[in-house]
Amino acid sequence: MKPLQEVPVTELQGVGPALAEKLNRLGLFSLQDLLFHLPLRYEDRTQISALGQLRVGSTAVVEGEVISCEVSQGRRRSLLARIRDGSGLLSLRFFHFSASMKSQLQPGKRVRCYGEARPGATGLEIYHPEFRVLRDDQPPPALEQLLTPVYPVTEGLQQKRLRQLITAALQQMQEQPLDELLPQHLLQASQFAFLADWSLAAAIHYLHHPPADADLMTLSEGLHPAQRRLALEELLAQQLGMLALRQKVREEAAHPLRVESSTLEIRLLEQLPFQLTGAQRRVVSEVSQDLGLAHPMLRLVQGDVGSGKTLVAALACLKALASHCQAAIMAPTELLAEQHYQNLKTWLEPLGIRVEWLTGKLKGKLREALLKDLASGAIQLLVGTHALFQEEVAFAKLALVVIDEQHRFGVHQRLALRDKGKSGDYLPHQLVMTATPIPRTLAMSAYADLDVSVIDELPPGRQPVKTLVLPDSRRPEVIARVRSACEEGRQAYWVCTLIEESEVLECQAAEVTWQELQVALPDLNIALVHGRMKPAEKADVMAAFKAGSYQLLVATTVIEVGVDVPNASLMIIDNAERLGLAQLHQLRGRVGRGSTASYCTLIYHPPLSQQGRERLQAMRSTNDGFAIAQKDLEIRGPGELLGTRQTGEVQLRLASLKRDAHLLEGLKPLAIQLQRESPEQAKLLLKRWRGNSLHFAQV
Ligand SMILES: Nc1ncnc2c1ncn2[C@@H]1O[C@H](COP(=O)(O)OP(=O)(O)OP(=O)(O)O)[C@@H](O)[C@H]1O
Repeated sequence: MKPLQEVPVTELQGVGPALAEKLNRLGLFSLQDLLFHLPLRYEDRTQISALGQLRVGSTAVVEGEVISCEVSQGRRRSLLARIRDGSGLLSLRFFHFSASMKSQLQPGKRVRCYGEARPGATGLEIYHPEFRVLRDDQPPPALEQLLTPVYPVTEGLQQKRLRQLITAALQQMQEQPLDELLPQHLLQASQFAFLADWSLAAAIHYLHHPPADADLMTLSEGLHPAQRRLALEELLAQQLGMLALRQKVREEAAHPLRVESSTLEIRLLEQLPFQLTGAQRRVVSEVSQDLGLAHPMLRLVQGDVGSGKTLVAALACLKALASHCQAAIMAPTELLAEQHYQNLKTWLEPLGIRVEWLTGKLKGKLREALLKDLASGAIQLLVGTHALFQEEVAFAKLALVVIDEQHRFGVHQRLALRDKGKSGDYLPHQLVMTATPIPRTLAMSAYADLDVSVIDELPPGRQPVKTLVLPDSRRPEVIARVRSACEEGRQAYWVCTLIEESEVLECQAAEVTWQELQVALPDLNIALVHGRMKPAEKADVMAAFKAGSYQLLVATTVIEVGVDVPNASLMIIDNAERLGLAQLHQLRGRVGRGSTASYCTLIYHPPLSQQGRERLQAMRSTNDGFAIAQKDLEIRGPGELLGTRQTGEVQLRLASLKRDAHLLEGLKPLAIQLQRESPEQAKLLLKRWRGNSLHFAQV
């Protein structure tokens, strides 16, 4: 007998090519796929509720006698039938109806209906209930014995048909059980012992056919042990995928670099006006250990805004350079690439290192010369955007790629980037720096292929940014505040945020604000920077602002990530309610980078949505990027938080990174143990869950 994952849906009775095509659209190809296609929710059609017991929001089967049925000419024409049982009354309302419905629902008839009760003009009403008229000469139809599952379907595929097919697949499962790939003793010994009573088959069976007394609330929240048992297995499979990927990485070769501090590093540290923080030192040492190994490093450095990630990256690059190899730093925008370039040049050129910037504006002979020097190894460190990885860019001996992420890359994109840097048999080491921290549990899943280092300490003397939230009506006070801060010699940002997702409008808004502020603050030098300016123009404005030629910079969100002007200590964010938490936190991170007290004023336009209010409240209550990321996860969920590029990868079939976060903690050791004890089973488990979903690394 073929295993269920190899039995196509067409082997079920009545499934021809047309139905199979609809099933395929849902990702259902085999009987096993049908078994793993779990209900979205359940309906309780197992008992009849008394009308008098219905409450707003209750979804129930009811029975009653029709006492009236007429077309109601309210704001919208509808057919309104009133029914009663011994305990109360209920109205059934149909906005779409036919003459035959009116004749079916004649007064005196008994009907059985199913639907959700809601408040209406006549008291409790059900809009468009499913109903059937009961006949006096026949016994009433039987009620359901089990809760009724409601599945994700596609056009042309009825719930009822899908239920039949899944029931047929469940019958097959009785004869031919799915392999239990998670050994009982491992589960028992893990922190998931509470799920050990549930076999995979039992969990699947229960979720398709839950008994009438099952706890609907727990099921609808996805917290039933049967659901958790499956979520556990899916997340475990994901971890196994990541382990396999790491294993593969270990088999690849990288340039092993000298671990001990080189004179280059010592000289750089000596020339800095400050000492490394303890956290920076720890992370540098974690990175150094990795770089000394003969297989490529894959490490993520998470640090809050302003925690000094660039310096850590620079020290890592020096490790490559000291071993006579090259390094590259990739920034998300030209603006940031330029900033990194300037910083690195200042730090490294005095050490005799050649740092170059591969920018879009470099054309013709100059570009050719740069590429030639890169290929010969004369350029040791190259900074740029993803343009660094164009075909014609060849390094002599690239040992380290630092990726400063803005939008998060997925596993495959990271690996593709790394593969592009391959020289001979060697792959470069990869250091990923995230500009926005993500919660630990999420990092454990989304970044499970990377080792993670955290810079959890800010340089000494930093003062937390004080955040104020004000309605737009108090704009004049905000402008006065900008004036006094600038008169005291400090600098300020005024950020205009996205208007209806249009960059053009956003830039226009920034221009209008710039003009207004020039009128309101005639004594100040006010600059403007926005996304539609040429990169070179933007860079010039930023450089002039950094040098202190301007006191106020009106900007769009282009300045979100990485801009570093320590003398700027006041930030105004206009229409702050439009931005997500991560973005607000990034923006706010542009101030509070020096030792003077810094302020951030969030201007909002009432009325605020519930989410908007929560976000602004979170901003006011904490400066801690990790706490904000956690809050963001709660408000928006993991897909949004990770950004669109990665959502596909973290789209799990039934586990939820938010709801099942607590399961993640103990998963890695369980995955390692399973891999060690039963590699064959681990492989099968991975294969089972990989299915058609995208989120597993293809190993
Ligand atoms: N140990 C330190 N002590 C004092 N200042 C430091 C230290 N490390 C870095 N800095 C300075 O702190 C500022 C912020 O550093 P950097 O730009 O590297 O932060 P970051 O972590 O990249 O932040 P962001 O994500 O906000 O860009 C820079 O001006 C840098 O020179």
